[in-house]
Amino acid sequence: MSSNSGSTSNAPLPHQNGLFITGTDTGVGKTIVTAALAAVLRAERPGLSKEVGVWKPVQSGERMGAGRTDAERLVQAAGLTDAPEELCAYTFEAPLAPAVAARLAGVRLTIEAVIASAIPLFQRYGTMLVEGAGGAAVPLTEKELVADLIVKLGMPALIVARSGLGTVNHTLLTIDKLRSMGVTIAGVVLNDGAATATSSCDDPSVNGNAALIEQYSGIPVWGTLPRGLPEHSPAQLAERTRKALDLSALKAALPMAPAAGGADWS
Ligand SMILES: Nc1ncnc2c1ncn2[C@@H]1O[C@H](COP(=O)(O)OP(=O)(O)OP(=O)(O)O)[C@@H](O)[C@H]1O
Ligand SMILES: C[C@H](N)[C@H](N)CCCCCC(=O)O
Ligand SMILES: [Mg+2]
Repeated sequence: MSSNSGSTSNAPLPHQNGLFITGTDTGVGKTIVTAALAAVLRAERPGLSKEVGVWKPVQSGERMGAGRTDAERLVQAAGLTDAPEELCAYTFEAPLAPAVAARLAGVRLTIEAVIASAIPLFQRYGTMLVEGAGGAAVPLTEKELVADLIVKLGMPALIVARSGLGTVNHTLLTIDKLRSMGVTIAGVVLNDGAATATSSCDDPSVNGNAALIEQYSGIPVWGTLPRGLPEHSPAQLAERTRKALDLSALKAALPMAPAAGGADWS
C-alpha cells in the first residue's frame, strides 16, 4: 500500500461542487467515463480548465507506477497535470474491495481520513469529478460503503452501467440503494465497452435497455458510449463522448461557479 495522505482530521472539504461517478459493478467503465467527462468539461472551458479536477478516493488491484491504476489512467485520459498520487492517496495492490485490500495491507481506513486526503484537490479545483470503487454498495472501510462516502460528500451521483442484458436489474437496484440513502441521481451512462459486455449483435436487449431504465426509475439515461474509446487522447475522447451522450444533465448537475471574465457553459 502507498499513502501520501497527511491529515486525518474531520475538517470539511472546502466545497462539494461535483459529481460522484459510481457504477453497477466493477469493470463497467467508470474510469473511462470519468476521464471522458473531465476531458469534455475541461475542453469546454478553455483557460478555466483547471477548474475541473478528478479524485479517486481509494483504488485497489494494481500497483502505482506501470500506468495501470485508475489514477494513472485518469491523468492520461483526461489530460490532467496532477501527479497520480495527488489524485489518489490510497492505493492497495490486492484486487479486492477497498476495505478488504486495506485490511490486508495493514491499513485502517476511515472515511474521515479518505475525505481529508482530498482537501488539496478541492482547494485547487472548483469542480470535482469523483470516481468510486466498484459499485455503490462496495465496502470502503470497516464501517462504511462507497454509498456512505457519496452521502458525506453531498454530491449527485452518475451511474455507469453495462449496455447489455442484465443491466436493467443492476441499474434499478443501484438507483434504489442510492435513493434509499438520500442521494440525488443525475443520470445513467450505458457503456458498450464494459469489460464483460456482450456483443450487441447477439444481444437484442441493448436497443431497449435505456428506455426501460428511464421508464421504471424516472432517471435520465444520457446515452450509450461506444466500445474502443481512446484513453491516450483527451481531445478524441471528449469528441467521441460529446457525440454519444446528451450532456445537458451533466451541466445541470454541475452549476459552475461564475468564472473570471464571465465565461459560463457554452
Ligand atoms: N467504451 C470503452 N472503450 C474502450 N475501452 C473500454 C470502454 N469501457 C471500458 N473499457 C475498458 O474496460 C476495462 C474496464 O473499464 P474501467 O476500468 O473503466 O472500469 P471501472 O468501472 O472503472 O472499474 P473499477 O471498479 O476497477 O474502477 C478497462 O480496461 C477499460 O479501458
Ligand atoms: C479491484 C477492482 N478493480 C475494484 N477497484 C474493487 C472492486 C470491488 C468489488 C467488490 C464487490 O462488489 O464484490
Ligand atoms: Mg475504475
